[in-house]
Amino acid sequence: MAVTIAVQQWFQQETFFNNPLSLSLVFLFSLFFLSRFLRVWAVGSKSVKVPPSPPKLPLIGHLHHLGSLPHQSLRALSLKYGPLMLLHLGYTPTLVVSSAKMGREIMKTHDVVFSTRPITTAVKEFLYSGKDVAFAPLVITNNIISRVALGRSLEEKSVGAKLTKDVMEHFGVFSVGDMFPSLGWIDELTGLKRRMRKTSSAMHRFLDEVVEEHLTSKKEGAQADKKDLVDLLLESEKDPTLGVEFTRENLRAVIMDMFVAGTDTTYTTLEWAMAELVNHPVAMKKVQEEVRKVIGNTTMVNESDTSKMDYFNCVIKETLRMHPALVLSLPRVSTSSSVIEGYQIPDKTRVIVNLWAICRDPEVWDKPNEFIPERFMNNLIDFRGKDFEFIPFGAGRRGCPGLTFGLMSVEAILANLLYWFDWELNGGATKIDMTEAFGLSVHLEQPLRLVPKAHLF
Ligand code: HEM
Repeated sequence: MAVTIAVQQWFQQETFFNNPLSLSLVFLFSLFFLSRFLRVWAVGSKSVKVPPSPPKLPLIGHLHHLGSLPHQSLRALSLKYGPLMLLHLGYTPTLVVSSAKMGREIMKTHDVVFSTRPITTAVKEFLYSGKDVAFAPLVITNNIISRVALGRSLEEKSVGAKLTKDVMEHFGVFSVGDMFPSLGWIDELTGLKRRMRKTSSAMHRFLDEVVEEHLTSKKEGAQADKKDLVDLLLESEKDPTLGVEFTRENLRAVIMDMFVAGTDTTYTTLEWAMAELVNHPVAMKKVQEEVRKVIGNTTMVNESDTSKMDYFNCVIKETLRMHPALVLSLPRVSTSSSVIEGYQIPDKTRVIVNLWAICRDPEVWDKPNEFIPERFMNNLIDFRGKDFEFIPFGAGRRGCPGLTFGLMSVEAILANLLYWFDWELNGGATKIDMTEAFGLSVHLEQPLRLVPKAHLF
């Protein structure tokens, strides 16, 4: 009884409840506890759904599911767990997207949330932590790439080609530090970081040489109409209208992007096109007849010629569909939480779009694993990022800025190869083995070896 009276007296005192400061504190505390309660309740009541995941192992999560050809393993998993699947690659939550519909959600509807790239170990070592295009904030992509018109070519040097290959290999490697940020030191122990640093310094030395050559030829008064990408980038270094600071590190990293993102993808696409054609002699005959008819005796293939070659363009489309050079999009990372198809996707989730799986989705493509260029005849579906069932160049803000240049290069080289030569398999083989080898771009496991025979016109 004494206690009740004491409590009543305490409540009646003016000092606490009549004091505005005390009331605000009570209000804030109530708000805090209410929000905590609602969060726990929402999770408990399953109103917040997370995308489905396969069972995971302690520590490594789902890493063991990746296998030697991750695009294929991820597709197999998506058939079971759905087109929006959450994997834990080590400690890194990664959303895997495997259908056109979900691709549209990520690359169009929620593009703003998903247009940042994560800074991985390879990006730190090779691209000065993202001073390039591919891993930089978008403002640089827009300003530089459109400014420098990718239609200019870089000077070809065999040392550059070798380094490009090495760099591509490093970008295709899953490093321990990327999966388990607190265990990054293991990459030092395994020698991965040392190898990356070695290739990275060799690449930077090579790029400095290229820049020096350009600066020298500029001093010596090279013709203004002979400007290439590097000249244009050098001009960007001093351009105040660019809107962002563009340093020598940016310049090296952007040239590296061009080598890495531009050369291997183009070469891989050509290799797959030739391999498919040699394995499909009827298609080869048909496309060569068309190319030779359109080019006639002019001997030089130009852009207006290739636009007249309907079947040739179908062959390129079918190659890009079956063998998108980047089978998995470059990784993205969410910058805020969002809800996709009813699933809660938290901030800082990595996202990989399985371009290969989308381009071979049996729901969309008839006989998806067969090379049938005819499927594109009188078919308006296009790869420029509008039709999400066919996105070999990605789509949205982070779609490939080199699409036009890459495509023009593939068209020009392929048309010449088909026009001038007839192609035979090497050493009595009857078919090319189409087994894939994984890397940042997926190529043939056995390098393509064909014998060219000059065509008799
Ligand atoms: C057949 C040739 C090519 C194919 C199939 C291809 C494909 C792709 C794909 C799939 C992406 C990732 C898109 C995404 O993550 O959503 C990409 C990004 C990129 N590509 Fe290409 N590409 C090709 C040629 C080129 C060329 C020739 C260049 C430059 C000269 C280039 C420069 C880039 C750059 C800089 C990015 C990163 C863009 C960004 O993150 O904002 N690509 N490419």
